[in-house]
Amino acid sequence: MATMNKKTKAKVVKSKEKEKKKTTTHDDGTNKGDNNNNVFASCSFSSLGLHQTLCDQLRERMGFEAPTLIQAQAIPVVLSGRHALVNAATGTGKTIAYLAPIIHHLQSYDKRVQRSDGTFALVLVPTRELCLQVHEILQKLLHRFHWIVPGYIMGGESRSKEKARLRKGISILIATPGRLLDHLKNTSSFVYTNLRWIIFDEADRILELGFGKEIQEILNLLGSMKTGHDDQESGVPRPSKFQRQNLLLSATLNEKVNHLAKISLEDPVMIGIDDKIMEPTSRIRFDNSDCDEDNEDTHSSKIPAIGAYKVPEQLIQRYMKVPCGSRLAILLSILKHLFEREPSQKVVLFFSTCDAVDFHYSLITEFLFSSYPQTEEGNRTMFLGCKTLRLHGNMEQEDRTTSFQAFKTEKSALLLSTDVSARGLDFPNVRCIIQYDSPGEATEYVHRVGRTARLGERGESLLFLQPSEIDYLQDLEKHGVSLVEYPLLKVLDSFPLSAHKNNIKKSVFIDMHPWIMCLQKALESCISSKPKMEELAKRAFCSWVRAYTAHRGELKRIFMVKKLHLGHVAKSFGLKQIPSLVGKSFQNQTKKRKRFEKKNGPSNKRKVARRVT
Ligand SMILES: Nc1ncnc2c1ncn2[C@@H]1O[C@H](COP(=O)(O)OP(=O)(O)OP(=O)(O)O)[C@@H](O)[C@H]1O
Repeated sequence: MATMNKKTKAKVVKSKEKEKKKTTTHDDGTNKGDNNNNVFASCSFSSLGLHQTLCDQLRERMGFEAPTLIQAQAIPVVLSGRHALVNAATGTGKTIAYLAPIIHHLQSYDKRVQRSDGTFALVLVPTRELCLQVHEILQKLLHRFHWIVPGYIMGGESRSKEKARLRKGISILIATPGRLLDHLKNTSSFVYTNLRWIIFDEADRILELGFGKEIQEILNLLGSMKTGHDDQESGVPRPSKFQRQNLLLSATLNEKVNHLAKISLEDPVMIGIDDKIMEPTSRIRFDNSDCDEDNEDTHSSKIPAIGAYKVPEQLIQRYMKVPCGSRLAILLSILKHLFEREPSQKVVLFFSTCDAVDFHYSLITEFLFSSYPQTEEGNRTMFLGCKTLRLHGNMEQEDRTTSFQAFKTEKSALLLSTDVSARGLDFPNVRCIIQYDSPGEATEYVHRVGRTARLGERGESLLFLQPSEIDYLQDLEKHGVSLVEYPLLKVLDSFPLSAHKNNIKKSVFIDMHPWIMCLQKALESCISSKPKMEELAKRAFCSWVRAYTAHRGELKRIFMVKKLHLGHVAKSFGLKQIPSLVGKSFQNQTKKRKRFEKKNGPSNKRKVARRVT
């Protein structure tokens, strides 16, 4: 560089700028980044061994010209019949990586598969929305193979209708674990004697949600069944070496999956797993209980240990240090800034509890504002003009599905959600992820931010941290995730404060910033004037504090409830006073926990809190 003349230097700068532009601006209005080389393989689907009709379907109906890198690695392995553990960043196309080879095999049977043959492939997923999503992709893939029947069963749906569908026969079944177990035990017409594939999509999450016991039972029920099926008679060929083929997939495979891998995978192929992070199977069990030292497992297979998680390279990850009492005003300011900067975009906002989603949803959709304090109610305008949706586990199933589908198709919207949206959901063109309540485990951070920057698209994420929580950044760093600070003051300074034009003093303290003070006042008066909203705020406050106390392990040191100033927490819900923590919502939560424990045995707080997300 030292010997570079001025002209050459200018050229380098120009080409660097061009490079930068390539990943940010797009003529067609989409937000695809041009880092295709990091995402797509330089081969075709047919070169991987997939049937031509399926390749045509992938290209013509789904618009997939070439396989992604993980598909190019995984498809030949799945086609070969080997068990596999697949680890790849979020949004890299893992769903097709397992569905396409299954369809390839099923369509090739000499005697066409029939509904009366029952289920050949079972895909287990942690959430209902993911169940619907995988089913939708499957339907598209099967468009030219009408004799292979897709179907799903999941909590919240009518059991009797599901029974009828199972009786008719479903060739590829997508299921949530609880409902699957229910049908395995109680639906005698459910035929699974031909079952050849079991896939655990988001395997680690299925276990984290406390489904370990169910999974064990499911595997027992499926594994101990007698096929009693004569292959020649049925015309259904069986893989010669591997009767069953099981696959585990996630962007964050970690020790929690060890036990599942050990009992369900036979000599698995590791895909996307770095040798450096391999270690012999450890002794962690499904239920997270301590293992008996005497029964130490000596199984020799190797599976991934804790290591760096893969986050999309083009994702811009930021954090913001926010004083507790100003959290709400800052959140709304950031949202306003984002939607004013780019009115047509999609943003997902994560909270730790269902109550927090409900309160913020009600506030965002009703809050009127003017920066002139004396303005009459009628002359105020909506603070945020964007379309707002919500999604969490306490909503009626119908409303959940409506929100989920609406956010998929909307061009511009804000989705308020719990971690129910964190895993696997593929909302097109999400530009920004905001984690208002921190996610806890680093795995959840990775999956939440993974709802943007999918398949090479650009995307950004923003994590809210209170000053006392800043060590969380080190925890993320341990997993190879690093964040840069968001220029908060600069954004706050950009808001016009007409009423205070002449006497604005710039403040370096965020909570003393005139814009924040003015907004906080307006928020508090809006909330106190609407009894329903105030009730939601109180409820959200209580469940937020409870969720905060439920952090586990190392994170307890960072998220310490003792360090919280409850008055400031109340302020962050727009409340002028601290509500009683022993209210109605606490009683409801206790009842819910008791019901859960009665059904599933004693469980720790975090598990229960997280299961209803
Ligand atoms: N070969 C391909 N070409 C173009 N698009 C693809 C291809 N394969 C998958 N996609 C699209 O990429 C997106 C991400 O795929 P998918 O949801 O399967 O990712 P994932 O790796 O399972 O993500 P997550 O870890 O978040 O669950 C989807 O919109 C899917 O339709």
